[in-house]
Amino acid sequence: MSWDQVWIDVNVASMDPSVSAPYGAIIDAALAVKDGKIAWVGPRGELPEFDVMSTPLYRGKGGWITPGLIDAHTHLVFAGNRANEFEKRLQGASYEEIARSGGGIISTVKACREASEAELFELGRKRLNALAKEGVTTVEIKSGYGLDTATELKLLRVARELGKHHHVDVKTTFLGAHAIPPEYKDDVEGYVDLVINEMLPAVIAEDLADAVDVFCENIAFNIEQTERVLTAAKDAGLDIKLHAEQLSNLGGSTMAAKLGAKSVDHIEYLDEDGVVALSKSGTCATLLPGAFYFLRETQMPPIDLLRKHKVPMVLASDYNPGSSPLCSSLLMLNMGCTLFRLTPEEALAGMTRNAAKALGVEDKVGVLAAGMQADFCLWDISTPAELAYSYGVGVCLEVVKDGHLVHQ
Ligand SMILES: O=C(O)CC[C@@H]1NC(=O)NC1=O
Ligand SMILES: [Fe+3]
Repeated sequence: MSWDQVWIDVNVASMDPSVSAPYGAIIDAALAVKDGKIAWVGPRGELPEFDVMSTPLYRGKGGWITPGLIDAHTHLVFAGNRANEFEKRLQGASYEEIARSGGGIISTVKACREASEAELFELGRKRLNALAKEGVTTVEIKSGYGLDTATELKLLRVARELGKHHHVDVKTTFLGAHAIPPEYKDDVEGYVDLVINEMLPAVIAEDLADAVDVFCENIAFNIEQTERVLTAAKDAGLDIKLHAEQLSNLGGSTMAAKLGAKSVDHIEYLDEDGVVALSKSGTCATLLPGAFYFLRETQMPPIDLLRKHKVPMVLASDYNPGSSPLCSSLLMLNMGCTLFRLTPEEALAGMTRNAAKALGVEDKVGVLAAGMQADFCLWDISTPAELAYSYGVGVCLEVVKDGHLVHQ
């Protein structure tokens, strides 16, 4: 066989459900790469003959290889910070009170409207590099801090540009319906019209978004307004997803599932009817423990119901300046288990195989199998559970993106 590289002295957590072992594990494995794709993966004893003289051989020192991590929900392009609100909340103000008094998202919007694309790119670059150093090879980046056409386009252009300058695949999401801007505080319907009739066409004209998202909540957009935006996005051929049931149950998840949403996100207040709707539509349930932790929420998402109805569970950082200023995908693995009681295998599936499904790229990444993109990490761990168990000691030894070593 003629391959570009071969890895041995490794164990592989393929996350491939067709491999009948926890984590799709292959002990004492071998993995071969050709033209940026996985050419072969399996037990080392079954590795086909290959030209050892011309093929670079990498030894993994007995570590574990997993698919590259996928952070399927971030707001990592933004300016300013909200440390002052953090102080207010520690003095008793609630997230909703701060939002209603013009703080929250709106204060970040002001900073983003004033920032240049270059400033936003530099801010995003540092955050994307932090995730990449932890083994993230695919990330989703939302807009939503512009709330006017020019700034929403600016944020999405920066997100697209970040993908061109990093060894990370970036999927972008238009979240113009993130909050009501001050200039439309008395005309929410008028703002929804602006999102649908001006922003969305402009985003599409520049091919700046792969999906559209809405914040469906009492402090943001109601179910009718949300459905208008998601329907317009779907009619325009874009994927849809939804910030849903974060602080209450408006029925957003059920509505989004019926529209064929890729994922519904947060979902602490999701009920069984909503879970059943997700199960029927194949919509993923994206859990955001960083926001739950940082906002000190108490309402747990319905993990047992999601398991019962076999809804794919996703874990993501929701990295943003207000509810989850925690720029770490690995930390989310730990929080998914510690706070939401996921098993370590469910957590890793939530940041690989299921995260790929939430972004509509499950045919390319999230599982290590022949034909999939060669996006993988080598970890200094003795069992995959360590990735969720322990946090903070750099265990990511190598990152391979499209078959190229990008982080040593
Ligand atoms: O506070 C922010 O800046 C964003 C919060 C974030 N956005 C959303 O729809 N829900 C959240 O937790
Ligand atoms: Fe979010």
